[in-house]
Amino acid sequence: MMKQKLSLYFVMGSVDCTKDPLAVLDEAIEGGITMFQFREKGKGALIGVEKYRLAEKLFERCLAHNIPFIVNDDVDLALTLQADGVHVGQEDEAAERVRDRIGDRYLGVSVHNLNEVKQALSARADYVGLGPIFPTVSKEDAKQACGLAMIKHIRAHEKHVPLVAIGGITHQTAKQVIEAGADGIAVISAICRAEQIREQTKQLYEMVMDAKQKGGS
Ligand SMILES: Cc1ncc(COP(=O)(O)OP(=O)(O)O)c(N)n1
Ligand SMILES: Cc1ncsc1CCOP(=O)(O)O
Ligand SMILES: [Mg+2]
Repeated sequence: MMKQKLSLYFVMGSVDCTKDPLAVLDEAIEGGITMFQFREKGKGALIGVEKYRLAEKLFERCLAHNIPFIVNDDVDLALTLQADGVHVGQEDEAAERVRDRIGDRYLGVSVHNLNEVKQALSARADYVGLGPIFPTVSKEDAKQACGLAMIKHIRAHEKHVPLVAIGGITHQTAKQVIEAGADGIAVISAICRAEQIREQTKQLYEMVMDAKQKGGS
């Protein structure tokens, strides 16, 4: 079920890693991530065949561990790999069109407010990614942080939408994010910049699951 898969959603590309991305993903999987997004963008990002080869290897790892593999922005790549899904934002290919192209694969759409949530749902999104919740170091063109209040606002009006929160979420804030009404957290730096990726991922996973259980979701 989607809300379960969103619990600890790891977003990553080679640019985010200080060591081999495959090793980073392996440790994150051992730590308990529940979903993975390949987001190869930013200064120095791989392109063309190199991007494809990295995606293919990361996808293999996810397949072996039953972790849904989502491709950020690049619908063609997702279709070529037969990935589990695609994530698009407000400035990317239109969600309706992506849905028509990918059929039953997962469709995630970035949102910043309630209106965009409603539009994403009418485009038949499987989940929405709300953020940045807090200031982030991982996205150059990030919009202003919307805070926990926006999670609460959206949850008050859309009780059932699968919602993952993203942007600046750490061990310090994960619990509050779930308590505000998110079904999960999506993180880059909390995992990529961890000194001990497996252990810190496991801690994050436990915090999220504990907070979800207490909130009854
Ligand atoms: C889970 C999740 N939520 C939001 C985003 C941001 O998508 P977008 O606004 O299209 O920005 P880029 O990630 O493409 O720079 C995301 N990737 N994942
Ligand atoms: C991709 C994206 N979209 C909104 S914030 C963000 C970056 C999240 O990275 P971090 O967890 O390091 O703040
Ligand atoms: Mg995008």
